[in-house]
Amino acid sequence: MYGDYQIELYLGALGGVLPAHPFDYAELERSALAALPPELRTYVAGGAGDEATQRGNAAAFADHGLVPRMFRAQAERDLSVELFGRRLQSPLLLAPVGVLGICTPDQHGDVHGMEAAAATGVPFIGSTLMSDPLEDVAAAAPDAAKWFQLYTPKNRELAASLVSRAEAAGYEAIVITLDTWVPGWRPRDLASGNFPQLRGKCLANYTSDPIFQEMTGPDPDPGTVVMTWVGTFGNPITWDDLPWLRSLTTMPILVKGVCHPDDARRALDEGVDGIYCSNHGGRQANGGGAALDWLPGVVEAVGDRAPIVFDSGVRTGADVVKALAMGATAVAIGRPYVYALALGGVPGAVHQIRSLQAEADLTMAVDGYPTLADLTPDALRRLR
Ligand SMILES: Cc1cc2nc3c(=O)[nH]c(=O)nc-3n(C[C@H](O)[C@H](O)[C@H](O)COP(=O)(O)O)c2cc1C
Ligand SMILES: O=C(O)C(=O)c1ccccc1
Repeated sequence: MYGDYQIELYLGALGGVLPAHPFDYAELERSALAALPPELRTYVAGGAGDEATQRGNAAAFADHGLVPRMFRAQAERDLSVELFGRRLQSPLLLAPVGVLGICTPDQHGDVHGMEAAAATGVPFIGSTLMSDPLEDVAAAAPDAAKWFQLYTPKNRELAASLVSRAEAAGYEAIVITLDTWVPGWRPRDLASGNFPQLRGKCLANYTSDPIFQEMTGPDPDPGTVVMTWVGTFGNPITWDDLPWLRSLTTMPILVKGVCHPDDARRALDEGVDGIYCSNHGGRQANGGGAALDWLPGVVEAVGDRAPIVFDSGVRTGADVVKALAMGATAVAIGRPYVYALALGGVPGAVHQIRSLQAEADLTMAVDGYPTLADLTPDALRRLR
């Protein structure tokens, strides 16, 4: 039971051991940013434009309130969910984060993210932009649930190679991110000249790839690697590309960045297996609504046809519960686990994930929604 983490923490304190990692998100962010090297601070914390959409993502959760129900106490809760043939013990995932690899001092952050995922039973979604090859990251936790996020390169052979490598390495689903074929306008990064990939960071999945190696030629200098990456990264995907993307694999495909009901419906009509509703944590386009505001429309369009993963702005266990009540099948977190890993290593990330699981579990318990099936839109009231 996830709520048992609470007892563990109190008992630890009785034994004289106070928790080593923060509970409060603002404190976590502040401490993690201080711990990160300056060139990563703006990149991880920042977003598009004046970041109104990014702030709105987190603020939107306060617009909805969970209505407590009584006489429904249940000592055993069930937060498990079946996703693409695997039963997960909680409806939480780690979102793909392209600079995770360089967020730990040893520059193996993707491996450590995978380790934290394995320790908590939460699937790890590995980004295309890793600091270690996807095979090495997978090998850190062979039994852990893992998905691979594809930034579809312009070179179709390279795309096919990345997908088949992911499948061979044990990744179980492909998340195709659609909202990043062009980088968003990010004033904080622009002002500090930060774009880690342009400095050759987190390109290990490219440099380890035989097709990319053909593109660069043998023993490329760092400039050639970066310019070859720039040449193939930004692929303006349209609906015309979806049949080809579908043909790349029999693994489940989710499309990430979908916020409009029509896009969700058409993607399912054209053979994708899951919808990932997200606005990239407000990093790509400013001036939009909060991702949470788009979730109900996507849920209505998708119905029972496919699972829906949601991210952008989830900061607390109560946020997780609200997104589930709105109809998300599972919820992913981005910055919260990145900060926790940067600040406290694998134990810090494990604490962060267990805290979210415990808070979600206890919120469901206290409010009388003991299983995910009990969490329907009826559990929520719009407050403003
Ligand atoms: C530093 C950073 C790097 C990211 N890199 C990727 C990426 O490589 N691929 C991707 O699909 N999404 C990427 N995202 C977006 C996340 O997958 C996710 O949508 C977002 O972080 C969710 O919002 P949250 O940070 O508010 O939880 C990145 C997010 C951050 C913060
Ligand atoms: O930083 C990001 O969110 C991201 O995923 C990305 C990666 C490469 C180019 C632009 C954005």
